[in-house]
Amino acid sequence: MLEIRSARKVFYKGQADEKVALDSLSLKLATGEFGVVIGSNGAGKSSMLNAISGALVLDSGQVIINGDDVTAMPVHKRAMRLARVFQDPMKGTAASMTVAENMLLADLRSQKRTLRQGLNATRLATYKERLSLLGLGLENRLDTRVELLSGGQRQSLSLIMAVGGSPDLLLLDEHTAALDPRTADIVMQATVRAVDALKLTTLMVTHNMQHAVDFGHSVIMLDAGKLRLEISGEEKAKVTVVDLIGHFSVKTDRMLLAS
Ligand SMILES: Nc1ncnc2c1ncn2[C@@H]1O[C@H](COP(=O)(O)OP(=O)(O)OP(=O)(O)O)[C@@H](O)[C@H]1O
Repeated sequence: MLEIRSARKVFYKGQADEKVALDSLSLKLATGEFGVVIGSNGAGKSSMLNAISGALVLDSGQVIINGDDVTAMPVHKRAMRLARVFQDPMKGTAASMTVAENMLLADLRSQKRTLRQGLNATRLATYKERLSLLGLGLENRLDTRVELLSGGQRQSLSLIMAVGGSPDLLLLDEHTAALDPRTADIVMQATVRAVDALKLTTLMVTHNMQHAVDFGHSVIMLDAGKLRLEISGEEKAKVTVVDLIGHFSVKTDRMLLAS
């Protein structure tokens, strides 16, 4: 469960270029819910994710994860409870290491250093099982160096590595934005398979309105640091790309082409 209560963040307060990034933003995400966050440039989406991860210190307001107020918790402590996948498929994995070695690295990150062990048979079997959740055949490529994988396979590997420690919350920060449309769709399918299988509470930021329509349980739209719209249930099942675009106060060229 995630709850954001009246989060406020102002950059350059009192100066001519003052920017209100989060303006009394409140939202709730139930355990197991997959929320898709949309909004125009500067709406506050990244600021919200940064406030959740602790990278951004709020001026006021609270972040509650599974009932615990983590607002004052330092980033490294919060990191044990959160998984985050970023836009750049090259950044979440180590290129010159194999798929299995990358999985081991992620494993060790979420455990005590004293538990350090090599790639034993038990671990390899677990990695195969986890990788098979993605539906991309990566479980048969454990010995392949990651630099030989496609961008989509690599981003999907980042995702499965990020969620290995059973996080309370998965944050997807435009994780398909740097991929071509077909690859982005493949990564989204892999994402949904992993999120469903592991029952992860997930918040995904995207500029792709088709993905906002096709995936997730709810659509959360931010505008000027505020919650502008929340759609879930039957309403979410019926919503179209044109409906969503209609709620944007500023429309980009890409949106106008899609509508
Ligand atoms: N580190 C910062 N310093 C100054 N202003 C910032 C900083 N981070 C964000 N802002 C400002 O806060 C507002 C919200 O920005 P934010 O990056 O959260 O929006 P966003 O919805 O993620 O936009 P985009 O879709 O372009 O990534 C913007 O006006 C932005 O210029």
